[in-house]
Amino acid sequence: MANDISQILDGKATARTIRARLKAEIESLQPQMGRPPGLAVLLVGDDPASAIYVKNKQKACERIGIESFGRLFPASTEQAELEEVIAALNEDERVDGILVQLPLPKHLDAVALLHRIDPQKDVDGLHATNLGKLVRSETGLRSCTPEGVMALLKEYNIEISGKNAVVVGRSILVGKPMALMLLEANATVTIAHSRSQNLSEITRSADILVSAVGRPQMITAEWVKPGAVVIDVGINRIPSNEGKGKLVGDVDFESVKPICSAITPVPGGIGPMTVALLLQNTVWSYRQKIA
Ligand SMILES: Nc1nc(=O)c2c([nH]1)NC[C@@H]1CN(c3ccc(C(=O)N[C@@H](CCC(=O)O)C(=O)O)cc3)C=[N+]21
Repeated sequence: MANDISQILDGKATARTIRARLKAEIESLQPQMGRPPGLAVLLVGDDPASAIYVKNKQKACERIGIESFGRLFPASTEQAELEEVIAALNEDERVDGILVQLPLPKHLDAVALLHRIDPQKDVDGLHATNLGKLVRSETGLRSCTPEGVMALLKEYNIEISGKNAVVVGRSILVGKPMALMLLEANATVTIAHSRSQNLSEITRSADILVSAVGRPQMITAEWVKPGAVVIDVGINRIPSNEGKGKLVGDVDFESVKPICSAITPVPGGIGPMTVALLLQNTVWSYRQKIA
């Protein structure tokens, strides 16, 4: 079943297309809005994955004309201080989107904090109001990573309706909303996770396999149905002999690529799509303010 024609789903290029469309949209809306869109990112502590994300995000904002209100807090910051900061950002008319980088230091109550964000500014789609809208298939702000996956599948005209989709991972940020979006697109959806029995048997039943577990190169060729579409959401930094560390996904790309019909690389796959959809959510929130 090995082939040389598996398609690389180019998230970097697709993200570029999305950013170009958003840039033009911002230019056309700005005269009536009288200000650019604004995005506030709160980073607490020094988690390296989050730091990469914040850096990429700020660059991406600048390039398309979104004003960035990034704020860095020491790991010891108290819940009450962060809640006050969020309250102020909710009132700030220059700010259309608020994102609290996860994970947060353990002494903080992440859910309580996320629920302080005005749902209209919740560009991560993590407020219960937005999660509830997703469950109902209503319009609302939705989690950027699964939205990025759906946008990439659409870009490459990959059929979802009627297919068996398996999502590995059940987080509130990726796995659960991913499963709901695939279901909305009429896939038959299975959510697998660390407690699933016969995990590789389940993943092998997938026409569309989405992995969001954060285990480097866990998914090898034996776990994948020949001809499947493989979406790798994992962003794992592993040691490399060049010193800096190497970014790999949850999927063993070299072994899986020859047997699947399409696959996302890491880097250059879902990572850049996540950032692009964050910008899109911010612009969507901005546009909602036009009376
Ligand atoms: N509230 C919240 N929402 C998030 O969406 C969120 C978060 N917290 N915390 C941290 C994780 C991590 N994450 C990444 C997104 C893009 C890249 C990305 O752009 N990666 C590039 C490579 C970057 C590099 O070269 O190092 C790529 O895959 O091509 C990485 C990591 C979002 N996260």
